[in-house]
Amino acid sequence: MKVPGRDPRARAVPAPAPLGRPDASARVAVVGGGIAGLAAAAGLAERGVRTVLLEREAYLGGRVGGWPTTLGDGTGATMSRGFHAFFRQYYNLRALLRRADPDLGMLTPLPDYPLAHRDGAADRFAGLPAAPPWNAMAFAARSPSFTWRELSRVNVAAALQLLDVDVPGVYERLDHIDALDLLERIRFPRAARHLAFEVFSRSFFADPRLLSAAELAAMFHIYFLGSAEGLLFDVPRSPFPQALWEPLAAHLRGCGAEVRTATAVEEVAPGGRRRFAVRTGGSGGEDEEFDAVVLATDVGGLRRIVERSPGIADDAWRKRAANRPGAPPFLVSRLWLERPVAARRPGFLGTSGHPSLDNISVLERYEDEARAWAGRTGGSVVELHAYALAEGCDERTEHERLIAQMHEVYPETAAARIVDERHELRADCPLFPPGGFAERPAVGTPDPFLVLAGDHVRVDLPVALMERAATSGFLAANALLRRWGLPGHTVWSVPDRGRIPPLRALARRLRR
Ligand SMILES: Cc1cc2nc3c(=O)[nH]c(=O)nc-3n(C[C@H](O)[C@H](O)[C@H](O)COP(=O)(O)OP(=O)(O)OC[C@H]3O[C@@H](n4cnc5c(N)ncnc54)[C@H](O)[C@@H]3O)c2cc1C
Repeated sequence: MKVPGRDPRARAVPAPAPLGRPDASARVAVVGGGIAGLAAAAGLAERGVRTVLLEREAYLGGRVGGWPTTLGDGTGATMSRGFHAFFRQYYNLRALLRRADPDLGMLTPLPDYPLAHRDGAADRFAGLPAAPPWNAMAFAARSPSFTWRELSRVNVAAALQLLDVDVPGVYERLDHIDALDLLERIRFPRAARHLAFEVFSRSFFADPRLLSAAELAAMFHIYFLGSAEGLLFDVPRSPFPQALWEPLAAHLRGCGAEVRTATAVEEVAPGGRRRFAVRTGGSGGEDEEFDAVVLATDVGGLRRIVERSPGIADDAWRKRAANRPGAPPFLVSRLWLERPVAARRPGFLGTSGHPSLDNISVLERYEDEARAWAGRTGGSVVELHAYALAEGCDERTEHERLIAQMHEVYPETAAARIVDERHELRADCPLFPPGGFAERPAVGTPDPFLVLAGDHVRVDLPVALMERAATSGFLAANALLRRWGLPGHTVWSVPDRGRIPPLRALARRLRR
């Protein structure tokens, strides 16, 4: 089988063997039109299953969705939750996007991914070898954050555990401690901790004390120590709807799927003629019957549906599904500035050591819509992200704080009038707290025709974030297709264990 990227050791997981005679007459409701729901719907519709995708919002893509807005100067623009990194090791997400864009022409590489600490220290990922361990060695050798003195203090036995990551084994070993504890045990150089947190932990929208160490170790493996795809990534050339979701929706319709946006599912109950009755809309909502249901919502959406659906699965499962923890709020601020930022500013800059700012992107560096606005007005479109804010924080205070931090990092912006601005303060990402793995629901549920998908769902492969969403969507489709005697879809992941056998063996010996 041809590997999907450049890593010859990427792992293929073939679909399970179909059971019985093929029968594509089933009707399936896929609830949620984010990446997970889109992957599940594609997986089902491509095999001839009658698929109806039900999405609450007026747009597809979920957290990677976008919606139209009109700026104060009359220009139409697309707002979203902003910058997303499409890593090369996102094999299943890329396979999903290839359905509508076979050569992934809508993605464009970002040449670098600098990280700047407030104290002036800076790291870059450009120019590193892609394969481990050379990538890690080259990075440590040139990074100002790793000094020989600090490296000599590292607890080798603990550090080696990062080179022996397998899923779910790493959760059995490390889920009980938090991400900060793990780095303390390793005696990870202090100056370099911000790297671990900025690149990995905060991308989970959580303070490292609230994040499972197993999740952090899995992240090291997926993005750095376990994959030879490299740490650079791509971004869409156009806003998400135009680049990704409208073409994918056309593909789904071409396969016979129905795509209904602005349709919230309220409740799922046992059906009369078919297995499930799915109720949509408000109080005068309609019931429609389906043979199977894929719940591909975010954790809040799942909680609401499960609480109103006492007739599905069983009590223990419903309790677990309704109690999925959510991460703290995050803020995305997009500013249309009258003046351009300095020409040397990169498309994306990770920042650390600031009160709340986590990254800054300059959209006209990579996105056509922003480029057109900046070209016409002579200004810049800048986006600021702040993750893991305090619960109940004041929206206006957070906007102002974020803009003040932009002035500090890119001082030229202080003199630029803000032509227009949009702020999205949300809290719809999952949290993976220490000790939470055992309670994480998997794709399968006690009912074989009710399956789950989403980035919060347990997937026993080294995948995370958007890639976990896509992978779980294909796995949910596979679980149903198999029951109807239909072939499923091969999914891929980065290698499912550490790449260097002698170091893996040593890690195991030292663990005993
Ligand atoms: C600011 C930000 C930056 C990020 N950056 C990155 C990044 O750089 N790289 C990365 O890999 N990941 C990143 N992520 C995470 C990524 O966005 C998610 O992992 C991924 O989009 C999750 O997809 P999903 O399909 O599981 O869930 P969602 O995208 O949340 O989709 C769930 C869908 O279900 C719908 N829904 C909910 N309830 C109902 C209902 N009752 N009826 C019908 N529909 C319903 C919702 O409207 C939503 O569309 C980022 C997230 C954010 C917020």
